Amino acid sequence: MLESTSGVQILKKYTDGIEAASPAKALMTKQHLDSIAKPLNSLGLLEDVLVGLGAAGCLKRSYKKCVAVMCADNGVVEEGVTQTDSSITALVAKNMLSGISSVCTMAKCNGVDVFPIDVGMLTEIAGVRVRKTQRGTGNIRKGPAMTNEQAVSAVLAGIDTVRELKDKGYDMIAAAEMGIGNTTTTSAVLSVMLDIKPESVTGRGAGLSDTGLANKINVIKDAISLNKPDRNDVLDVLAKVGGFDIAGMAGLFIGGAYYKVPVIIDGIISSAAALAAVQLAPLCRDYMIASHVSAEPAAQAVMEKLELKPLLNIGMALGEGTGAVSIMPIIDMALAMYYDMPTFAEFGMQEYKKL
Ligand SMILES: O=C(O)c1ccc[n+]([C@@H]2O[C@H](COP(=O)([O-])O)[C@@H](O)[C@H]2O)c1
Ligand SMILES: Cc1cc2nc[nH]c2cc1C
Repeated sequence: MLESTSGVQILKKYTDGIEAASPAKALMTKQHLDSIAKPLNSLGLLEDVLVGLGAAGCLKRSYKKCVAVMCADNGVVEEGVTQTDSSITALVAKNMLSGISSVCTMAKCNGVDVFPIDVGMLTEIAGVRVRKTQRGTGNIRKGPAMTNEQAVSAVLAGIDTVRELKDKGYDMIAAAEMGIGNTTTTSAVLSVMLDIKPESVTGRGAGLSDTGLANKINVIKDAISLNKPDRNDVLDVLAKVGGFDIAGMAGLFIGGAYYKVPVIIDGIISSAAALAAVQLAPLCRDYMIASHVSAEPAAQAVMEKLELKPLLNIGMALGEGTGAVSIMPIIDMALAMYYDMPTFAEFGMQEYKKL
């Protein structure tokens, strides 16, 4: 008798199917960088990005780029942890369709497309792709955000989003989110995964007063002591104190690695999702590009744990993919140098002596 395939089994197919980056291809990319007529190592972290793309087998002259925005609502909003309410999630998702949200105005400057995806919004917006099992999560101060099956389902939704976008010709994706309340769930997830106390990983999100911040920290402490997430089981952490937005983005990173599409990490919520993805599938780190250090307090610690060096540190903390979009033109310029510049050999000159 055929047994139905569980979500976990399907997820395993993807996590097991990721190809490791190639050290030989990394070396070839670095050798080309060293052969072009510029000072050695002079592109700094951009050389790491190019070498990483080369190692992953994803390096090309230009990319068709987009932002996948995982939109979801978070039940913890009822604890007064944000300045606004869940209606803003729907409003911004709607503004993404008409091209007037923050990330859309930035993306337009660079010819980048933006796709909002409803992985758990309270309200459906006509025109926004729906991929959810539930409207909004539970309030993590009162119980789990979702079931384990729902967490897996949101991760799978993210993976399949990459397949859809790849079918449309996109070959570089920013992993982004929109979800009022998600800096609370993110801080809870990071407190558990990094084993750092809530007060050290919690910030003001979309703008909280000192009193608001103190309440947010208490809510996170309560949520962790009530739900008791197991830090060695990332799906347990996501289900108990996470959100559909974080789980959906974790799927984007795994899908990117599986389908060989580089995925750019955005702000703190996206970074937490990247960390969750790496715990589920360590090799997916090879397909990630870190854009910036969010102004939220845990940002640097997550990057250190991921062993990634973000290109920008300019105090951004907006989300929606704005930080990820900010590095796209910088990557384009580095690619132009890599592919268009003459080599020393083309001038009839010797390469570096490696003194
Ligand atoms: O990406 C970040 O680093 C970031 C930092 C602070 C806030 N945000 C955005 O603000 C929203 C969450 O803020 P909050 O205060 O409602 O938890 C959510 O929609 C995020 O996109 C994003
Ligand atoms: C207005 C607004 C826009 C956002 N974009 C991402 N998070 C956001 C939070 C708020 C409050």
